[in-house]
Amino acid sequence: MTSSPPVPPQPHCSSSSADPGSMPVVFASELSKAFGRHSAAVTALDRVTVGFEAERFTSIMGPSGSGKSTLLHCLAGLERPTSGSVVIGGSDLSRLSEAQLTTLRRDHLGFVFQAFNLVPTLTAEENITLSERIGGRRVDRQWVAHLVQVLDLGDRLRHRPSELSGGQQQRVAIARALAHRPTVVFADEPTGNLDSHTGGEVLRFLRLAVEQLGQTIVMVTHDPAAAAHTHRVVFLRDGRVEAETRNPSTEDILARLAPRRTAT
Ligand SMILES: Nc1ncnc2c1ncn2[C@@H]1O[C@H](COP(=O)(O)OP(=O)(O)OP(=O)(O)O)[C@@H](O)[C@H]1O
Repeated sequence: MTSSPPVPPQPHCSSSSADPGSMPVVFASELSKAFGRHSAAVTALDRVTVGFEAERFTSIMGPSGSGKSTLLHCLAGLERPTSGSVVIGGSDLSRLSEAQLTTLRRDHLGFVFQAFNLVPTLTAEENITLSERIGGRRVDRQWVAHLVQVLDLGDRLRHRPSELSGGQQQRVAIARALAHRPTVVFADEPTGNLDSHTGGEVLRFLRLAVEQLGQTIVMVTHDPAAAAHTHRVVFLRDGRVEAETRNPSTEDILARLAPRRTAT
């Protein structure tokens, strides 16, 4: 039988980050994912081995179709890999039942999507605490107040999503993702619907969540300027990890992407 859902380490308020190279909190080993069968089979991931360190902001980049979303979905237990394993906070996802995976996602993971996915009829504050209230869990008011302060949402809590700017809506979505102190937040193109100024603001808040709140974030992005806000960039190509770089500038990332562009 499968083991019980994990109790991964909780992030904490901290001004310092874990050293690079510390034990990964999310680890994928020899991860492969194929869609379809026989002649129609597509290999989206091909034996990917990669770790994501605690209290770090990591981005995943690569050309369209390189496997970024598939990797994020497998890491987050939204998709089952064809082979290989994902371990989060010491728990091997392949050993969890669907019900246990759902519990793990609810209790230990946070998600930020391009489309914000806020409930339009609820206020910002109600959206932030929604999953606690649905799950019958206690809302940690002190922690939520801290999030609201860091994300600069104090004067927007009574507003509904339609009364907020795109950047404010995404900050509400970030606060919601962080409200239960997840082990890791997975972000899929979180600035894809925002103009570059607002997107930059959201990325600074994500970075603050890592630097000041001790959060671990893994983000898929197409945008070199967005990836430049992260501590580390993992480059995928054809379903494999091709390279990675730490503390890159936008220019570093563009330089890495440039030869691939001319090669295609
Ligand atoms: N449900 C699916 N069924 C069949 N093929 C799929 C499915 N999902 C993804 N693929 C294929 O797997 C490969 C990787 O797709 P994936 O969406 O992970 O790439 P990506 O790097 O996120 O692309 P993009 O940047 O365009 O979003 C692609 O060839 C894609 O067509």
